[in-house]
Amino acid sequence: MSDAAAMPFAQSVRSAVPSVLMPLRVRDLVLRFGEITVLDHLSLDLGPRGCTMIMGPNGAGKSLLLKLLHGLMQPTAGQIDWGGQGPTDVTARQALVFQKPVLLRRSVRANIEFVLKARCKRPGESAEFLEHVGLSHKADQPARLLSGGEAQRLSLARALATDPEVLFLDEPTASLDPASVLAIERIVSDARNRGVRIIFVTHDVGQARRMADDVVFMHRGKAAEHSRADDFFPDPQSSAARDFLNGRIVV
Ligand SMILES: Nc1ncnc2c1ncn2[C@@H]1O[C@H](COP(=O)(O)OP(=O)(O)OP(=O)(O)O)[C@@H](O)[C@H]1O
Repeated sequence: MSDAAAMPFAQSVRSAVPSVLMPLRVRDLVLRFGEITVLDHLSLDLGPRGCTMIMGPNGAGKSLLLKLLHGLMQPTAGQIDWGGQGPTDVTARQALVFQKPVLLRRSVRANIEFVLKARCKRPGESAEFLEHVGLSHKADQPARLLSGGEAQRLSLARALATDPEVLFLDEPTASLDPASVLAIERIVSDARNRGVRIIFVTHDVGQARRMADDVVFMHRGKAAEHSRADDFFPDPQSSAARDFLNGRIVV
């Protein structure tokens, strides 16, 4: 990893003005696949700022919740209200980073330029995004030759190049080494501090403690608990969250 990772942006990609998408209000969200209910009357309110960490055991419905919030899937029932905005506007103002980086088979620089062009921005701005994530020295290399950590930093830079008001992250550091994890966290924290609303799924309790302003703990398709990080970690209210934090298997 280069020390240049997460250099502060000269350009203000987002100012600290709250997004028009916030607050988020979710009511009685249900998602079924045939007879199987995976999200079960989930309700949630998220305020205008900060980093919300979504935690919970395997299969709790975390990834599906992100996809529904981002408009990639439709719920079986229930409401998702992003500040009263229409669905097209909502998805365009958001970006999603997956655990496995999704990159174009082009150069590192071209991956950023493609996004900038789609957003009618100057391709020359790609240099700033690459510097921000510590990849200036790899700009002309094919993206497919990047290491896992580098590819995820490029994936994050692509997401930031869309100038999102809300950034979803679905276990973006699950397969990265500790230095790469911290590099990603610094980039995400910087975005948060510039006013991007972060919604971040992780299994990593240490990461959640470092990053969270608030925590949503999901269990069996519901938001079992939603609290400020300062309250959640020392004193989780649900037995499932207590077991999870203590490393016990939660079913
Ligand atoms: N297309 C589908 N048909 C049936 N069940 C599905 C489908 N997609 C997902 N599921 C189920 O929905 C449940 C929730 O999936 P989801 O990927 O949201 O879990 P998760 O909380 O992100 O889990 P993990 O921590 O393991 O990534 C899982 O039990 C999964 O098997």
